[in-house]
Amino acid sequence: MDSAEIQALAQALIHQHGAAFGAQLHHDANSVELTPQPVPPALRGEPAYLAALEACSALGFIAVDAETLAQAWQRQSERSNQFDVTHWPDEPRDFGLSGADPAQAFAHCPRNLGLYGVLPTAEWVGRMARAGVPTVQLRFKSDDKAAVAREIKAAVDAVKDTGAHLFINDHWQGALDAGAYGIHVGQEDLDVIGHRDLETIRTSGTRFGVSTHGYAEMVRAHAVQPSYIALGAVFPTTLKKMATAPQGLARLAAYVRLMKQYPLVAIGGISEDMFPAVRATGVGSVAVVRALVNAPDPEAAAKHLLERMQATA
Ligand SMILES: Cc1ncc(COP(=O)(O)OP(=O)(O)O)c(N)n1
Ligand SMILES: Cc1ncsc1CCOP(=O)(O)O
Ligand SMILES: [Mg+2]
Repeated sequence: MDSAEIQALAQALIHQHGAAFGAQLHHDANSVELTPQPVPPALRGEPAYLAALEACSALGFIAVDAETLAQAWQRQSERSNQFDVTHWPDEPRDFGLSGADPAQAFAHCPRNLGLYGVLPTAEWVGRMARAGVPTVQLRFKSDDKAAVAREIKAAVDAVKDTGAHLFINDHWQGALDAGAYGIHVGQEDLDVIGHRDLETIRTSGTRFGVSTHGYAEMVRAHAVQPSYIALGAVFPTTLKKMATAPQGLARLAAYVRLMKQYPLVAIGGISEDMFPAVRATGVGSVAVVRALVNAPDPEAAAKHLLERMQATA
């Protein structure tokens, strides 16, 4: 196949999926526009791979994600003996996601973690757990080790008798020491937690959630077989400086189709009015910060968000 034919395939793919992935305007505060990205250097020469690398870059996927997707388009084409531009890859085996040893997986957590409050202090954790939020996270940012240990212990105590599952962000050793239900880490944390420490967490039975921001990170997260995978940021958020652009609903839906073997959590800029659209992707949990913490009446906000979760179950 010559380069004009590969270009034609790329154009067909862009034409087919551009409306979904190109520019998505959902809501004033939730507009997600994806900027075309430079095409990364090709690592192989097959037409399906080359066309997909070009098309996925044009559709706004950053280099590592365009590469991961192009490899998946190539595997899908080999498997089905055709380049079906209509079928966006969503088979785990096409992303190298099959064949992991279940004995090496982190402890299971509920498939639907439901409304997930990501909260700055133990006091907030207790408050939202008592308001009926089923999954809560202590996201306490401090370098003061003693203060962190105190806050974690207070959060563990605060959820006792509430039935809420408590994850601790970042401070995995403190979480183990305090007997927390689970730990949440980001990709940067995965860079620094060594194999031996991951084994310590895994064998402790503590649940382990991992943040991801696209295809390449999902593949990486799968390598450790976490208890759940968080997908974000779905919409723009002012709470955290993100290295990557908001993903939008079309990508979220595609991620959910691919990663459905895991409990999944959507996070980032999700306001109450976006719950139905986010839940329509099939994601089992919606994580929020400002929708609870900045609400004039946080208990009432929790009640409304819980009702939204129920209504879309
Ligand atoms: C449920 C959930 N998803 C993602 C994050 C973000 O975690 P991380 O990437 O570690 O960033 P910080 O929260 O530490 O700034 C989260 N906390 N919770
Ligand atoms: C911690 C975090 N990680 C990805 S987005 C985000 C912040 C989400 O906050 P909000 O729900 O207020 O946008
Ligand atoms: Mg973190």
